[in-house]
Amino acid sequence: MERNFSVELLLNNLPGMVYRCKPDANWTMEYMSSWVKELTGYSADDLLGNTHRSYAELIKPEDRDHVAYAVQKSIDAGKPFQVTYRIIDLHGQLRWVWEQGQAVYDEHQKVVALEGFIADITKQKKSEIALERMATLDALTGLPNRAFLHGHLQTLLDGMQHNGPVTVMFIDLDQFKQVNDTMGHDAGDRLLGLVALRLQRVMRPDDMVARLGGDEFVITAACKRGAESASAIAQNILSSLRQPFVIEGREIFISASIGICMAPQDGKTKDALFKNADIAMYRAKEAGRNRCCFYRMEMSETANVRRALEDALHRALERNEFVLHYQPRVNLTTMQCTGMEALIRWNHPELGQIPPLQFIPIAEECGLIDAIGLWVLQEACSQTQRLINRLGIPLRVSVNISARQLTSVDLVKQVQQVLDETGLPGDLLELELTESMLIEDMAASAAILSALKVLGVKLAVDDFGTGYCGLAYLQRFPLDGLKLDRSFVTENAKDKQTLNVIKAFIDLAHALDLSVVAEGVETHEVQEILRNFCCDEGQGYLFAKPLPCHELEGMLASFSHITF
Ligand SMILES: Nc1nc2c(ncn2[C@@H]2O[C@@H]3COP(=O)(O)O[C@H]4[C@@H](O)[C@H](n5cnc6c(=O)[nH]c(N)nc65)O[C@@H]4COP(=O)(O)O[C@H]3[C@H]2O)c(=O)[nH]1
Repeated sequence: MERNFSVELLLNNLPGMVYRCKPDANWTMEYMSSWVKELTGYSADDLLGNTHRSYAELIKPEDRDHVAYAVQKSIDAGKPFQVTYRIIDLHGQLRWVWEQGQAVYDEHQKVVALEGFIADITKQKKSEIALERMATLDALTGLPNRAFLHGHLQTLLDGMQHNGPVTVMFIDLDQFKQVNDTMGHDAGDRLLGLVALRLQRVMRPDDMVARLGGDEFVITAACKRGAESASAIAQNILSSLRQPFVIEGREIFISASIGICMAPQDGKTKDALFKNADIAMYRAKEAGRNRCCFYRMEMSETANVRRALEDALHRALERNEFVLHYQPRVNLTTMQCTGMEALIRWNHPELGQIPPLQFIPIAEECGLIDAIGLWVLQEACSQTQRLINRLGIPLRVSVNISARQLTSVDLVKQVQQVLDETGLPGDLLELELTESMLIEDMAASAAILSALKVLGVKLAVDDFGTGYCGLAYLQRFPLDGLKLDRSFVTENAKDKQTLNVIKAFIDLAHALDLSVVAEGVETHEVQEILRNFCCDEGQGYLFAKPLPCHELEGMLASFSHITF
């Protein structure tokens, strides 16, 4: 009696609960030390024999299978078990517990009971989780990082049967590089922090907003109503990001491209979902940015082709696969060749010649356009200077500049260096810029164009008439000319209204002291119309298609006065 009493005292003073229960489905308790109150909030009387509740009911439903499995495995192996799981106490609080137990056998090796010890490890577990969280947080934005996101998405996928479809969204900011380049990296970091806050505000607490790195964010959400809910979330994100951000007293406008992928239909694994959401995001970019795009299976095929082109593009420069063709420009009054436009061609070893409109956008997106653009500048200027030397006449070469090149602070330096190295006078180089790139950041474009003008370089707006066409921007930039887009000239020149528009454009340009080159002149009839409208120059198949440099040289040399 004396001995039993001291054992009981000892058990009740242990920092945890000692128990003995039946090996039934509810683990019906037969004995619980008094620590049960501390651990669960219930008294032993509430739980013994399942009077009010069974202990098993306190275990968090998601953890029950895992506990049952550990117990069964230990019985099968005849060894003690140790298991960590969560219970919900009398007050609804979640507690982490650690349990060690073992089966008790009768003389026939039948399990008659389970005995063990359960300790509350909530404090240790919380600090462990906090530490884990610190290792899985993105230091810049405080959002979960890639590692955390992977674990979280796996949990969502595991619970998909109960909780419904899961959505993964890839969000890429459209003008982030520009902010970094023009305002510096600190401002870029601040912007990412503010974007993170806005994304969190749009989402519900159960959804996850994570940052992958750079300007890429990922959202995971359980979307009970499938694509409909996902689309509503994406629209909310787009409109929240459309509001200006204020950094260093400046209002910054950005937008985002969002790729959406739904599990299970678009992929059942993390990797497949990430890949497909990324593919859809690229599609949103290609479709004009500032929008969302749902993944469709056909996109993977296109993405594979694109990836193969991107890989080949990385090697194309060093393998000398690019070449420039030149299309002559003709003075429509004297009919003399004044110069030519340099147009890049890519001779892919297996796919043959790939048109610029197919690979320039890829080069822009993967950052290769700077290197390719520099090569075009060098090649065009040195070949033109060589032609001038051989033919003894001045020729002006036009080079297309891509939107990304215009945002690079290196552009002016590069142009100066190329002119110095090749000896081409600045006024014999014309840079062609598009309307859309000029108006994207008017102040920055104006500064770069002014610096280029100091080098004597001519500046022209390409594809004029296809986009914004505001008088304000024409006056704001130090431009020399406009290139009338060939869609006006080639297809519609017979339509009376289009003719009026062409005439109006030419008159407008002349009023602003800008010269006009009409692209896409294919017939004598159009040539005559343009001459009557006092268009300065023409370019098109009527005079010549874009030609390799030696063919252009042969053609120009065969005309005594180089007249067309
Ligand atoms: N139907 C018709 N077409 C005509 C006629 N005359 C010329 N073309 C075509 O019109 C395009 C004129 O070039 P773009 O508007 O600057 O448009 C260029 C330019 O935006 C871009 N591109 C070409 N080379 C470069 C480059 O070196 N750098 C950059 N950034 N873009 C380039 O690719 C675009 C397409 O170039 P291409 O395929 O060479 O196509 C060229 C040319 O071959 C004609 O009479 N009728």
